[in-house]
Amino acid sequence: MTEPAAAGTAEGAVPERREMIRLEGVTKRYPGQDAPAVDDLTLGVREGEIVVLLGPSGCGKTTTLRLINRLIEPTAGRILLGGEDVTRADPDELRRRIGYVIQQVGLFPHMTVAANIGLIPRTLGRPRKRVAERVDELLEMVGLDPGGYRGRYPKELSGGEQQRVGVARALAADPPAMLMDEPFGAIDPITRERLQDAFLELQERIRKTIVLVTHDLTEALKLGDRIAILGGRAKLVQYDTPAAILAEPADAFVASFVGTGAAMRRLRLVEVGSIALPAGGPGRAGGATVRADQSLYEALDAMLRAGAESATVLDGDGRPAGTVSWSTIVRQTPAAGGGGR
Ligand SMILES: Nc1ncnc2c1ncn2[C@@H]1O[C@H](COP(=O)(O)OP(=O)(O)OP(=O)(O)O)[C@@H](O)[C@H]1O
Repeated sequence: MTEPAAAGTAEGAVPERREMIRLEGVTKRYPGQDAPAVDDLTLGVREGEIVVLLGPSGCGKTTTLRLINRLIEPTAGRILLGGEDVTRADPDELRRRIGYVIQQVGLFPHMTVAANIGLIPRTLGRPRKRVAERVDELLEMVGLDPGGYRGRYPKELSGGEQQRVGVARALAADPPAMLMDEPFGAIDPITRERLQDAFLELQERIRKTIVLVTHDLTEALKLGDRIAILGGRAKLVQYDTPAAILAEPADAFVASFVGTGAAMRRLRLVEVGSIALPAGGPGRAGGATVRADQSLYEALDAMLRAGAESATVLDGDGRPAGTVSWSTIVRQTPAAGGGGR
C-alpha cells in the first residue's frame, strides 16, 4: 500500500459526511390549493444515512419525497443530488439515479420477477446476460433464492416477497439514493418486523442514502439514523437522532407525537454494554442474562421474566462480562440527568 494518507485529515477529526440529497427552500403549491403542501423546506440528507420523514396525515411527507425525484415539480426552491442542482435535470435520467419503493409495490403483473427487476437495466441497454446476472445478484441480496423466484409472477408471491422484489427493482440500476414511501405499510406486523430487520442488514452492506416516509413512530425509531419530524405544510419541527428526539422533544407538538412511553421506547435504543457495570457490581443477577449488544428494553424484559433486579451481561463468547441492574437503568435515563447526548 503506497497510498499517502489523505492530506489535511487530522487524526481524530472525522469529516462530516457530505450531503447526498438536499432540498433548499422548496415549496410546493398544488393547483387550486390556497395553502402550500410544502412551505419553504430546507433539508439535507447525508451520504449513506437513512432519514425518516415522520408526521401526521396530510403534513406533506409524500409530497416532499416525490419532490426529490421530481415526480412532483417544485413551485420554488432547489433540489440537489450529490451537490449537483437537479431542479431542471431530465426527470427520467434523475429517476435512474434514485430508486423508488412504494407501499403498493407496483410490480407489473404480466411480467415475471426477473423481468420486473431487470426492467431499468434493460431500458438502459445493458446486455441480456449481464442483466440476468444482475437480477440473480439482486434476488440473493434481498433474500430470495433466484432459482425459486426469478420465473414467478407477482401474484404468486406473498406481500412480503413482493416487497423484497420491489426493493430489488429499485436497486437494479445501483442508484446512490433510494426513496421509500411507507414501504412496509401494507404488511402484517410479524412479516413487517422481519422485513425491517432484513432491510437494515441489507443497508449495512449497501449503504445507500435513503429517505423513508412513515407515520409509524416505532418504525421511524427502528430504521432512522435521523428522523425529520414534520408539522403542517412540511414544516421541519425537529431533525435529530431517534435517541435525541425521545430524550428532548423540541416542543409540545413533538412531545405529543412521540407520546407517553417515550422513556420506554428509548430503552430499545440504548445497548446494555454502554451502561453495564463490571461483574461483581451491586445487585444479584438471579438467573437473568442478557447480551452486551442487546437493548436495555431486552435487559428489563429478561429481569422481569426471571423476577430479578439485575441481569448478568454476557460478552460475544457468552461469558459473563458484567451486570446491569434496575437502578443503573433508571439512573441513566434523561429524567435522572444521566442520559441525553
Ligand atoms: N395532487 C394533489 N392536488 C392537490 N392537493 C394535494 C395533492 N396531493 C396532495 N395534496 C394535498 O397536499 C397535502 C399534503 O399531502 P401529502 O400526501 O404529501 O401528505 P402526507 O403527509 O404524505 O399524508 P399521509 O400520511 O396521509 O399519506 C394534503 O393536504 C393533501 O390533501
